Amino acid sequence: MTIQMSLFNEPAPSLPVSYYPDFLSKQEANELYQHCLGLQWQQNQIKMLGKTMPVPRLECMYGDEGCDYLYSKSVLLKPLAWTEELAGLRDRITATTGYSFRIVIGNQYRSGQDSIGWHSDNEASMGLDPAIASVSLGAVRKFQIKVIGGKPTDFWLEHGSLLVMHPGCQSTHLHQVPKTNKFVTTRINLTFRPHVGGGK
Ligand SMILES: O=C(O)CCC(=O)C(=O)O
Ligand SMILES: [Fe+2]
Repeated sequence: MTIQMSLFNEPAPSLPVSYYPDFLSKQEANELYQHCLGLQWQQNQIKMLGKTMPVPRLECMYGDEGCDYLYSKSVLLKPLAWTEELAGLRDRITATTGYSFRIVIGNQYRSGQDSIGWHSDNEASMGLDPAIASVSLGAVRKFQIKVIGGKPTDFWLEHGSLLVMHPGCQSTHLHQVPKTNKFVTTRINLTFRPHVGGGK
């Protein structure tokens, strides 16, 4: 009886993430969004299944010297020096979460047609089981996360919010920001990450 009950009464497994909808005040989020619009955005190319195509969003990376980041075996990001604003935000996230970061990757979604497909961030350059902290600015987009082989859970990542993917999340779960045909204005996302290379 108890065995049977436990089969049906299992609570939904909790996700290895924490969400802080009001991490930044509206004014802080507005100011940071303006700052981020002026970052050095690039249109990178990605090689997939033997084809080269534009990454469906703009990207930039800031961080400690020498912390190069290669993903999908084809896109190489080289860190620009931290801006005061990004370094301040990094330190604030560390104070809240206890996690340390050496790079931040920016994604700019210009419209609903910009996106990032299902993936996990498991590049060896971040070390084993990285904690990744993600700040969202501008338009609200749907972020989906699922255990590999499972059903997705949706988060609507608000202007000024912080989503933390805890250590282990990248080994057990996938996440994405899907395309949408609804009209959406620009969204900027900043993912703060550890890095095992570079100086210091
Ligand atoms: O834009 C987002 O919220 C997620 C970005 C992301 O998953 C990534 O840069 O790896
Ligand atoms: Fe990701």
